Amino acid sequence: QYPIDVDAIREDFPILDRQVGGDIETPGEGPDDTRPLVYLDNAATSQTPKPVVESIVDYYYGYNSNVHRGIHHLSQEASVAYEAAHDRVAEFIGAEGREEIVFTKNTTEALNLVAYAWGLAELGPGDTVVLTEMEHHASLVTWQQIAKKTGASVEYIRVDDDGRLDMEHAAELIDDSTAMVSSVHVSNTLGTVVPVSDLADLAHEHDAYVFVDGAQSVPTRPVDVGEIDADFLAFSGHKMLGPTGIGVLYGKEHILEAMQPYLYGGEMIRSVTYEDSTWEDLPWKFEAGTPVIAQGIALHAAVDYLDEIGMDRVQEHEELLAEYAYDRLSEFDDVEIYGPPGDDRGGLVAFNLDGVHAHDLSSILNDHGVAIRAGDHCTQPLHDKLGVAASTRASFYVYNEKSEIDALVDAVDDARQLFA
Ligand SMILES: Cc1ncc(COP(=O)(O)O)c(CN[C@@H](CS)C(=O)O)c1O
Repeated sequence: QYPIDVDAIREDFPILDRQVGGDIETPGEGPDDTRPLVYLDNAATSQTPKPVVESIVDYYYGYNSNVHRGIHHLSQEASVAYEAAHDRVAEFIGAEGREEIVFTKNTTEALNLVAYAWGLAELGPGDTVVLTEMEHHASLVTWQQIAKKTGASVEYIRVDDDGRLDMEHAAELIDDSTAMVSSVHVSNTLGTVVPVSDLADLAHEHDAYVFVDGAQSVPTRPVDVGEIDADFLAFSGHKMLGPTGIGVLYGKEHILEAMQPYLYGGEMIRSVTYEDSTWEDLPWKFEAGTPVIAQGIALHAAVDYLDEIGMDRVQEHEELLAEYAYDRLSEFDDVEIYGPPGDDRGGLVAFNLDGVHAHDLSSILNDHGVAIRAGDHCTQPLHDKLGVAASTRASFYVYNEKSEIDALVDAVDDARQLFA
């Protein structure tokens, strides 16, 4: 019934066999009221399959070494693997090559890199940065603060009542004063899929750059930076079966070439005198200090794992589960779901149960073994706009199945009875 072999995939994730609910001081040894884990918090972070974990173990057991510095054999092996990871990521998102792929700590750092290395130098009074009302804080706060530092202004494209981006408003806001359009590709709160190619067209009509926040899209659907014509795109390894501690900034080579680094140190230099320094070639110019070596090698393994499944099928599976969850939760007239209809969204559903705070609901779901997120999902302004302090969010990935959504719905129903 699924486009992917969920049972086979689940074999690669031992954590999914966990019992939860016992004493958190002694994981797995709790009292007998533990329950099977139902992990539905994938937009916060995904789980990590055996091949990815094994790639890290292989590295530390077999060829751990610093890169780009040593002449010795291990350093050369590690350098080759680290550079190959850049090549693989470039291929995965349709970039020209490793020169356009900078490894960072996460999506947040990638956005800050461009905001500081480009924004601080290029933005000034009279310039506008156009965002959407559903931006994640990684983008919204970053551009908001860089605008304050430079005298530029920030404007927000409206989200309409059913959670879609108001593209007519986008066309009004994006004009010759616009220097940057920065937008989420798939909202981590509403599940909205933003037409980022259309935003790129609007931005380029006015000689503005477009930055696509791909943190929720690159892991869950095919993304091709050439098709979008993105000038920048960012995403995180931990949301796509990879480890924490690695993110990716994609940037068009000629744009990155023209940018000055904002983090200085080893690795990123070509020559240093007491008077001045020159920079390494791309992408190393933007990777100061000892880089995220093991994480990069593991991201390579995560990309291979996802490509083996096929990103078209990943997207199809996500959308199938999102629509099922949307329809099941819609059975309750006291549940409010945020965002577009179930057949027009990415793989997540944020909702509230009337009269019950999201934290209380998530606590009850946790008692049932169901792991979801409750809060503002780093989109506080969006929650203000929705008129709620917080929401409960279920988010799905390649190892989830309908029975887990049924467990979520049963737990929500129990909460309804409890608070009735
Ligand atoms: C659309 C979007 N944009 C940026 C980020 C930040 O990713 P980092 O790896 O934390 O830097 C995230 C991560 N959103 C997680 C943690 S807040 C969520 O629970 O929704 C995101 O979803």
